[in-house]
Amino acid sequence: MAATMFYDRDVSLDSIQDKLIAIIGYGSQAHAHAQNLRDSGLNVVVGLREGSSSKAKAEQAGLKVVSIEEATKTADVVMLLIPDENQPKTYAESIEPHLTAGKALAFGHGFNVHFGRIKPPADVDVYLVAPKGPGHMLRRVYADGAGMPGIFAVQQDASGKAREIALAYARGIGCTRAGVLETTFKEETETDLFGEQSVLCGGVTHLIQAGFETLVEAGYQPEIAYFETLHEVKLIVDLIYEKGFEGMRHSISNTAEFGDYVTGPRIITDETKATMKEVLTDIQTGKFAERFIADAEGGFPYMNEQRSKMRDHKLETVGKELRDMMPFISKKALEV
Ligand SMILES: NC(=O)C1=CN([C@@H]2O[C@H](COP(=O)(O)OP(=O)(O)OC[C@H]3O[C@@H](n4cnc5c(N)ncnc54)[C@H](OP(=O)(O)O)[C@@H]3O)[C@@H](O)[C@H]2O)C=CC1
Ligand SMILES: CC[C@](O)(C(C)=O)C(=O)O
Ligand SMILES: [Mg+2]
Ligand SMILES: [Mg+2]
Repeated sequence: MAATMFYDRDVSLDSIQDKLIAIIGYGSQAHAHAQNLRDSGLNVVVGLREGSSSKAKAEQAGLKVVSIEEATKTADVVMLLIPDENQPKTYAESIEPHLTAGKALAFGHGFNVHFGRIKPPADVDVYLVAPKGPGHMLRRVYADGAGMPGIFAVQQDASGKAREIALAYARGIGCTRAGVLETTFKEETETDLFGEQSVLCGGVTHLIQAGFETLVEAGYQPEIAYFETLHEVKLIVDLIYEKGFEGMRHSISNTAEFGDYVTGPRIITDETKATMKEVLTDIQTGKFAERFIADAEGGFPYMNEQRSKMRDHKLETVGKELRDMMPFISKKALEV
């Protein structure tokens, strides 16, 4: 049976129309949630820590900024949108003491609830609304009059209205313009981690990097390698996004399509898929979460090493030069 998809026509904003929504944080997701909700006619306050570097940006966008404690005390819905690794401490110190019965605690990702790192009291609603895309794009598509698909889940329904509130929230940030599906915290957490590691972020970047390095190491010009293995990815993916594999394959040459069928399975092999299954197991058992939290607690030694290695990679240095020569790209990037 096909899943039930919720669109604008199926969802009313009534259940949160007169409520105050606190957005905790003002980063990638939070700035988009705060501005989209506000532009959907809802009451929003932004909760930030003392001395937050995000305060000026939120105020410039016309949003009211208060402390996280104050935001939790005054709001009916508290959406926690700071980095996953920092959430448990902020929750324990600044949110939990003020999270009185009848309020709703919301998340953009189920990580901390699913892995038992945040245990909300039984008398509050707990839900998640996870847009299926980066926060900066969530704001961009909303401002363009479009929407980004999202998924929602209710973990605790203390008020008897948690589902209605979660769906209204999803509408407020523009997700019901594109379609919203119901899920569980477990399914959202595991599929999101799997998707970002294997395909969207880890898979795509390492595929591009390997292709770029192969060409450059064979003596081809880095600029040509960049256009071929990175810049053109967006143009091909745009076609897949709009028309599926068949639509994309209609636009490319027969030569390319034949090479796609012949070479694709040599690159993404049965072994790759077997590894994907291992990756999924590590996510399901909590092994990945443990590794992530351990690195975070040690000040991210592994993550920082990877970041600095990539910063000086030819792919990044040549890419910056080329993008700077394409103002239509850099202009859009500045808005982000
Ligand atoms: N990035 C994305 O597009 C997506 C993220 N999500 C989920 O959304 C949530 C937020 O992620 P994301 O938007 O990437 O987060 P960001 O890294 O962009 O969050 C940065 C914000 O969090 C604040 N912050 C950081 N640490 C703390 C802290 N210890 N105490 C208080 N405030 C803090 C920062 O404030 P300051 O200026 O004070 O440092 C800043 O406002 C996560 O659960 C993530 O999994 C879900 C879907 C997509
Ligand atoms: C793909 C990465 C993501 O899951 C997202 C933008 O959806 C994230 O955690 O940032
Ligand atoms: Mg994610
Ligand atoms: Mg995601």
